[in-house]
Amino acid sequence: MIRIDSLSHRIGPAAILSDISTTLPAGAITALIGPNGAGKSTLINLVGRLLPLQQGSVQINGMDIRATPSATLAQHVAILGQSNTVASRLTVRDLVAFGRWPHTQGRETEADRRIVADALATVDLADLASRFLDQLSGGQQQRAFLAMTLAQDTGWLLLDEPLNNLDMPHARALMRRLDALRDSGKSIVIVVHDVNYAAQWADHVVALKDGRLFAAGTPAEVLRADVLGALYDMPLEVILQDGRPFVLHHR
Ligand SMILES: Nc1ncnc2c1ncn2[C@@H]1O[C@H](COP(=O)(O)OP(=O)(O)OP(=O)(O)O)[C@@H](O)[C@H]1O
Repeated sequence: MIRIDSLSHRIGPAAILSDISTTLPAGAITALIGPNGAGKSTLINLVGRLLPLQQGSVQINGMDIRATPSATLAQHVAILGQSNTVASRLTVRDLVAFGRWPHTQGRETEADRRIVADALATVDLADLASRFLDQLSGGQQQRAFLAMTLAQDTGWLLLDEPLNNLDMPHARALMRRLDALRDSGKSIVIVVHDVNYAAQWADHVVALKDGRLFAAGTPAEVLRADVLGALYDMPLEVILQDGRPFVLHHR
């Protein structure tokens, strides 16, 4: 479980997150939703230690992230941030192999090479493994960074908008893969803008608005017309499809 307690974050005079307390269940897919600027990336970056904690605490599997060495945490948590800078003269395979670093410290075994090959195959990039990153399309780059995160083979995966730039088949393939990883015991937190991905795949939904916790619960509890209407300040309709909410919001 990830336990977030009284978490607040400021940038200069601006309150970015205010007093967030919630838990993210282990062995589940949690969708983090909310409008642009709500604080989703800031929250996931604080939990994944891409940003230093200012106020409040975060525990991952009982480990206080302030008190746990980075090398230890890196074996438990992998994070895919939103803005990944592309080092142009790096091949796709080299990037993905970096994901093994916390385990190998540079001494790659056959098992590591298999995990890297598996991650590349998962994101459908095996054929482009020798390409340089700057020779890829936006969606292919996104998939390469995803593969690096998957190759870390951690219990927790924190993914900030992994569906960005992905076409429908690759988006569905990724969600199916995350579903299978969840079934194998992994814990996944995913920032999504299309709430229907949350409706279809998430076990737990956390909604942020204006830097505050707005709602948290099962998809049936959070993905309701009244809750989502107030979250996004727009009218929308929610129907049930195969027992799951489906949100109609395009017009
Ligand atoms: N480096 C920064 N300096 C100043 N303000 C920032 C900085 N980074 C983020 N913010 C502000 O913090 C708030 C939360 O941003 P954050 O990226 O966490 O939101 P988000 O919910 O992930 O948004 P989006 O859906 O647009 O990606 C926004 O108002 C943003 O403008």
